Amino acid sequence: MISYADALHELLQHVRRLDAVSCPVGESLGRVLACDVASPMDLPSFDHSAMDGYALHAATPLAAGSEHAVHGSQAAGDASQASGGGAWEIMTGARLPHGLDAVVPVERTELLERRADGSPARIRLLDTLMPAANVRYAGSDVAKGALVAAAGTRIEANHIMLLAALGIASVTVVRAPRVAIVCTGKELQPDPATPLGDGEIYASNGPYLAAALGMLGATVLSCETVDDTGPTFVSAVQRARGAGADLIVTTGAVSMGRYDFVPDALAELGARVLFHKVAIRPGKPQLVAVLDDAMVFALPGTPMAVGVGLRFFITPVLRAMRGQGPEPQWHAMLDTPQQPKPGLRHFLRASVSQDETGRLHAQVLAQQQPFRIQPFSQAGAWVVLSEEGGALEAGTRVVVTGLHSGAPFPGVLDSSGVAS
Ligand SMILES: Nc1nc2c(c(=O)[nH]1)N[C@H]1C(S)=C(S)[C@@H](COP(=O)(O)OP(=O)(O)OC[C@H]3O[C@@H](n4cnc5c(N)ncnc54)[C@H](O)[C@@H]3O)O[C@H]1N2
Ligand code: MOO
Repeated sequence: MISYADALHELLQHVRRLDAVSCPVGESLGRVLACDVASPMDLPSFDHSAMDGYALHAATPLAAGSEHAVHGSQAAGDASQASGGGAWEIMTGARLPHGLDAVVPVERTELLERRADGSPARIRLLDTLMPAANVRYAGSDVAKGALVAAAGTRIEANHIMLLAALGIASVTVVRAPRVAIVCTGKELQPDPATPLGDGEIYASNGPYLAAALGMLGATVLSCETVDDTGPTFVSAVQRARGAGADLIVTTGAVSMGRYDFVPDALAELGARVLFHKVAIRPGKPQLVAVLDDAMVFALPGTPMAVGVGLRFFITPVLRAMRGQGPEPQWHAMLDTPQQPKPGLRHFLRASVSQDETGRLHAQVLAQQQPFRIQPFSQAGAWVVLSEEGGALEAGTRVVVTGLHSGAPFPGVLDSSGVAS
């Protein structure tokens, strides 16, 4: 049976990068850049004052107590003008008049004289004014031509602030991956308003996958529920292909049972199986195949096998399709001893906390059977245990990851800017 690492490697070999499309910056939140963005201009675009005060020429320090005539006034938004020397009243953000190169805050001056209209006419410095004090130089934040954001960056609100400041109207992003979901099982009732018949259950994998894939930036083309027969499954997969799905995610009918027709149905469709059964828990019976230019993730129907398939197989593939590298790894001290079975990689629902020294701690939730949905709803993270197995004492360093992506605790961004 293939290991998780080899399965992931195999998957990533078959990933096709998505096309690039233009996107207005105002609509780019959550999209992934397809190309590097270089700055079209200097930011700030002109030398300006960091304080409300007076601009002066200070090639060398100007002494405390020195007096200066005030020749004019410059507000933010005023065009550049010649200073003619002396002091100019200046506001924060205002362009420095030509010939002036230092600013004294108004509260570090004494107003000696006013004009009839109330404007300042003469000031005295309370402190020495150093050259370049309180001036923000053109290009000191971003130089024209500099890299602003690299391809593969997921655009967050902070990026939008910079893109807007640079007057960038649109960016080239990766088009959204298109995903179709097909859930198998005649026991499934997809309509929560319909009372359950004998032997039926409400379908939960489809709504979960649609929500999680949407959160990951995919366009969910369809979410169908089909019965336990090969032909209905085959036509659902064909519909998904026809709709242009890049990924087809199916759930159920992939294990050993008499109604587990998915492997045969995919073979009939001409799909090339990359692997069937992975040395993991939960989710072992998973099958992944390539069908023309689409990938088919045939996840086991058990809800936690679906959670693992989405988080540890589909999520890395979606990242690679958008040109994003692997997620950074996070580690935590295990608080709850574990005894994982050797030879399998374990993915466990957990919560993560931080102690007073800032170290992360992971608590594996007590109920890990893969049919249980409630612990998943209470989890904040996954703990990943290696194939070594054996007794893992409290205090063992383990890999933790966010429930959906990114860092293993809410609100923190990983290095690719993906919010956990
Ligand atoms: N003899 C063996 N039996 C099983 C093995 C095995 O190795 N030998 N593996 C077990 C493991 S592990 C898993 S995981 C499951 C996977 O089975 P299938 O992929 O064939 O999935 P189903 O039988 O269709 O469903 C499993 C389980 O999940 C429920 N389910 C299915 N779809 C949904 C849905 N959309 N929403 C909510 N719940 C769903 C379904 O009713 C079943 O209870 O096989 C084991 N058996
Ligand atoms: O692969 Mo499973 O262990 O029942 O989810």
